Amino acid sequence: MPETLRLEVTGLRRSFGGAPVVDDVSLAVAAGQVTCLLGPSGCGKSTTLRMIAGVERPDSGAIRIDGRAVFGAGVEVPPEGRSVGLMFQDFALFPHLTVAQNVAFGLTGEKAAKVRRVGDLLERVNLAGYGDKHPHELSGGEQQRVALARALAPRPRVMLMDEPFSGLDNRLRDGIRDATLEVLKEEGTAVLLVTHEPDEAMRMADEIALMRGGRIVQRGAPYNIYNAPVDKAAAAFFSDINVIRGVSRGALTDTPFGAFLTPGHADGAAVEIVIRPQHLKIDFDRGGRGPNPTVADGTPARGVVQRARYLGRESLVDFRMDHDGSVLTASVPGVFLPKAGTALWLMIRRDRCFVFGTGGR
Ligand SMILES: Nc1ncnc2c1ncn2[C@@H]1O[C@H](COP(=O)(O)OP(=O)(O)OP(=O)(O)O)[C@@H](O)[C@H]1O
Repeated sequence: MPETLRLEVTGLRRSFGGAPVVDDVSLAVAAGQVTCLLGPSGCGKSTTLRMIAGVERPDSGAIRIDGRAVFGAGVEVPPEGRSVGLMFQDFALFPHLTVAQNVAFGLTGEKAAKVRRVGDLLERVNLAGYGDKHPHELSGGEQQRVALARALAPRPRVMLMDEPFSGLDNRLRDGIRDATLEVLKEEGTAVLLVTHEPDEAMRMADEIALMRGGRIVQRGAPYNIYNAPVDKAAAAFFSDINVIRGVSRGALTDTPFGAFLTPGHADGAAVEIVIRPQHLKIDFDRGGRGPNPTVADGTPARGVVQRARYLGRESLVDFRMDHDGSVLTASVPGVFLPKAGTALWLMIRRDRCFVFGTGGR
C-alpha cells in the first residue's frame, strides 16, 4: 500500500513585482510525517506556506490536501475549507478567552465531545488543570503549548507551522520542540514546518526540503542532507566548512593532502573539496619527526595554529597552512587548546569530504 499523501504541492509559483519568489516548488508530506522547509531568510519559505494555507494566491501550480484539489485547474478552496491547522511565530491567543475556550475555538459539534477533546489535548500538552486560566497568566512556553492544542483541536489533515518556536527563550526551546514533536506524532497529522535554523530542522524533520532563491534545491532525510549535500552552499548551510581547491586531471585531483578521486569532472576543471571542521584529523609534529598517518588518513599537510577556542562541547582550532597560507579550521570534541604558533598536521578523511565543480551548480 502506498503511503497516503496528505499534502501534495506541484509546480507552485509566485512572483512579486515581476521577481519570482517561489519558483516551481513541488513537495509531498505523508500522514504522520514532519517535513521542514529550511532555508535562509527571504528564500520564499513563508510565501510557500501561505499559498498552501490559502492566504496567498499562487500564480500557478496545484495543491492537494488529503487527495482533494484545493488549488489549481480552476479550483480555489478558501483557507477555512482546506483542513489545515496553522501555527505561526506570533500565534496570538485570544486574550479574553480562557485556555479551554481558546483550544475549543475552532471546534464544532456537540458540547460533551468538545469538552473531551479540549481536556485530552490540554493533558497531552501538559496543561491539564490550566483550562480556566487566561493567556496572560501563562509563560511564553505554556502559551505556545495552548496554541499548539488550539491548532490541533479540529484534527487538521495538515499542520502548517512557520517558525513556531522562534519567539521562545533559548533555554525552553529544545524541550518545547521535543514535546511538540511528540504531540504531532501522536496526532498523526502531516506537518510542514518552516524554519531558517538547520538545528531545528535536523531535530524535528523526517524530511528536509532545502530551499534557496525560491527553489527547493535538495530533499531528503536529515542524515542524507547533512552527509550528501547537493552543492557547496548546501554543505555550508549546516556547519562551517573548509574548502580545498584543485584541478581535476584523469578523474584525480592532486592536493597537499594527496590525490582525491574526482570522477565526473572534466580534465582541467576546477574542483572544490569540501570538508566539515569535525572531519579534519589532527596529528602531532613529534619534535619535527612529523605525523604518523594510517592509510585511510591520506597525506598529512602541516599547519601552524593561529588560534584555538573552547566552545563547551568542542574546541575550534584555526590553522594557517604551510603550503599556501590558507586557513583551515578543525573541530575537536572536548578541550583541545594548543598554543598559537604550534606546528601540527592535518589529514582529511576521504569518506567525509564532498567534491564539487565550481561551475556554479
Ligand atoms: N506581499 C509581498 N509583496 C512583495 N514582496 C513580498 C511579499 N511577500 C513576500 N515578499 C518577498 O518575497 C521574498 C520571500 O519572502 P518569504 O517571507 O516567503 O521568505 P522566507 O524564506 O519565509 O523568509 P523569512 O525567514 O525571512 O520569513 C522576500 O524577498 C519578501 O520580501
